[in-house]
Amino acid sequence: MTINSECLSSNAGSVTGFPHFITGGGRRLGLAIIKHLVHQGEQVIMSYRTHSKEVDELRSLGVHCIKADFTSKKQLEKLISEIRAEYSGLRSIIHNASDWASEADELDLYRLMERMWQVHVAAPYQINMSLQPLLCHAADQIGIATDIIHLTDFVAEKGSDKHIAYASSKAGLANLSVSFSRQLAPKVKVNAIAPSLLMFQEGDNKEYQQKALKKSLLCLEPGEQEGVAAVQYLLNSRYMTGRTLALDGGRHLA
Ligand SMILES: NC(=O)C1=CN([C@@H]2O[C@H](COP(=O)(O)OP(=O)(O)OC[C@H]3O[C@@H](n4cnc5c(N)ncnc54)[C@H](OP(=O)(O)O)[C@@H]3O)[C@@H](O)[C@H]2O)C=CC1
Ligand SMILES: Nc1nc2c(c(=O)[nH]1)N=C([C@H](O)[C@@H](O)CO)CN2
Repeated sequence: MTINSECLSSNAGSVTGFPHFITGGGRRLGLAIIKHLVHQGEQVIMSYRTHSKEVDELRSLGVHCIKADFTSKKQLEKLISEIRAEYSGLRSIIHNASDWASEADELDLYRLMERMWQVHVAAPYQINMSLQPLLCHAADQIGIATDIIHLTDFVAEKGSDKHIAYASSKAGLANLSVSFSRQLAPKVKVNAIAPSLLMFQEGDNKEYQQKALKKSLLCLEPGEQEGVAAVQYLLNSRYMTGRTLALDGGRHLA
């Protein structure tokens, strides 16, 4: 790796001239991370599955928005080709896209498991394998390690009786973090963020909310900014790789 001593002393989260790429950025946490990065003066590429007014708003802020449903191999390959054709380097890849499906809502369990592993494991794997030269190139140019961040889940470690396929695929994603951290060091840091409750879904009733809040020691719905702060921490860090930041209010002790 080419080391530039001037860059080494600077803040790794500052503007580098290379864009961040975040998946599933059209709403909630993904959207909040993008807005935060844009506010910092960073360039951002994002993927979205469903078009919305938020996507138009991001475009008007200069964000490069690309439509891709990760259950489609063709759409995933098109997304990757477009990024490779237009950019020489990437400051980070943030794997946020996720489908929180439950066995209770699916008749075809084979297809459920396949979808969970496609969205949470196969797509991030293809993206990391295909775009790693861009992360390495940016690291060489700016003299600091670039980043891959995987949004996993508390249940990747503990399991979930209502989201069995989802939890297993988030465990697969957590495992990608450790393999890619080995493969890509020292040019690329690879870490995971494992939240438990960050935000309720619209329509979650009071009874469900109270039950979910009681699962952690801190009994909080912390909101999307807790996730944004964790992403910024990892981008700033020069010494953390192959690790998981647990954002769970002490749920492991409750
Ligand atoms: N919210 C929470 O409390 C928790 C969140 N997490 C994790 O944090 C991350 C962000 O959470 P949150 O903001 O709530 O996530 P959401 O479920 O609200 O949004 C996820 C995004 O992923 C996109 N997505 C879903 N399926 C696909 C697909 N097949 N192809 C491409 N994109 C897809 C969605 O697109 P569309 O707009 O089309 O639906 C959406 O933009 C996720 O990885 C989640 O698993 C973990 C634990 C708790
Ligand atoms: N992709 C998503 N994953 C998860 C969500 C979500 O809304 N989208 N929500 C949760 C819950 O907050 C849960 O932890 C408590 O209700 C988990 N994963």
